[in-house]
Amino acid sequence: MELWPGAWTALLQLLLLLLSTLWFCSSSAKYFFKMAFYNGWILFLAILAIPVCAVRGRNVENMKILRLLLLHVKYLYGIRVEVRGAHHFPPTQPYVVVSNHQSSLDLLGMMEVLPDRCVPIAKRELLWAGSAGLACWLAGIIFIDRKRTGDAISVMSEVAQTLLTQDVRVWVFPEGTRNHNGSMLPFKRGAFHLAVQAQVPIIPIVMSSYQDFYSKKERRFTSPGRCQVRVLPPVSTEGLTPDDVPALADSVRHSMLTIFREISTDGLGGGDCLKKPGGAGEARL
Ligand SMILES: CCCCCCCCCCCCCCC(=O)SCCNC(=O)CCNC(=O)[C@H](O)C(C)(C)COP(=O)(O)OP(=O)(O)OC[C@H]1O[C@@H](n2cnc3c(N)ncnc32)[C@H](O)[C@@H]1OP(=O)(O)O
Ligand SMILES: CCCCCCCC/C=C\CCCCCCCC(=O)OC[C@@H](O)COP(=O)(O)O
Repeated sequence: MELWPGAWTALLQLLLLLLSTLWFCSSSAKYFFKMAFYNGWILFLAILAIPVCAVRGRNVENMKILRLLLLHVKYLYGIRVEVRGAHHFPPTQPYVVVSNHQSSLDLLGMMEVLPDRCVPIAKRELLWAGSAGLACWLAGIIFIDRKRTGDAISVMSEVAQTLLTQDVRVWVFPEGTRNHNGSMLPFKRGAFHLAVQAQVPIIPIVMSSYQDFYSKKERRFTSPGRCQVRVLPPVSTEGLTPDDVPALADSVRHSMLTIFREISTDGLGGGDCLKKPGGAGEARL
């Protein structure tokens, strides 16, 4: 059958339109769109935060402003964050929080429980993330250069002093990098040296697996999603020395991994904590 040449162009355009509509509706496209919006929205919120934070200059109190600005983001993504064990946070003293690190989405769980005067320790590269980098700097976030172990360790040692003299708490991701494999990487020991040096307790925090609603590998990000953030009882470091650090790190990781498997709903564990009476809707236990 002979077709008018313009008809071929029209058919091709129709096909392209069909393909792009299919791609747009595909789960990968949704994943990319949602992640791009997530980063873009954070950059935008940081623009709002900067002038407010700048009034105080670089100050850990500014962390409250970032937290307030970020608290709504979970609603945009239909993620229900349930916090358990928040009563384990010591009310006044300094301490070191350690938590698992799955994705940049951890920010949502982190903001849900972030104690007052608590700052994360972050990779130096974050400083260059445009407005977000500047907002992080203004909020007193501590930056380390992971490529220079010596420098990173001396920053951590300074932090041990700051914890005590300026009454701050720090949040460390001891895996040292994001881990998408549905478990936990071996722990680096910086956070534990820090806690032992300052003789302050460690507060382990476990965020349940996101595999139900989010997977970077599969390019999948669906809604609704739910995540449990479990604050574990403090681990004392009183009287411990640097020789005790390896055992301390191993034992904290072991308790965190046990809880991670228990509260994750992706087949790694029962995940039944979210289904127990009082679980759903009960935000803080
Ligand atoms: C509205 C706007 C909103 C804006 C946006 C808001 C954003 C919020 C920000 C959230 C930021 C979150 C960012 C998260 C990250 O960036 S995670 C990546 C960075 N963090 C870490 O890496 C922390 C964990 N890493 C460590 O603790 C490491 O140990 C480190 C100190 C960094 C050193 O690492 P590395 O170079 O890989 O060396 P090792 O770990 O192998 O250590 C070498 C040996 O040194 C010993 N060690 C470590 N620390 C100490 C210390 N303080 N004192 C003495 N010795 C130390 C360590 O034990 C090793 O020796 P052994 O092998 O044990 O003998
Ligand atoms: C002008 C420059 C513009 C740059 C724009 C960069 C886009 C970034 C946009 C928003 C920043 C969002 C901040 C989210 C913070 C999440 C923290 C995070 O998850 O850091 C990763 C780090 O734990 C480990 O890194 P790696 O897994 O080792 O990698």
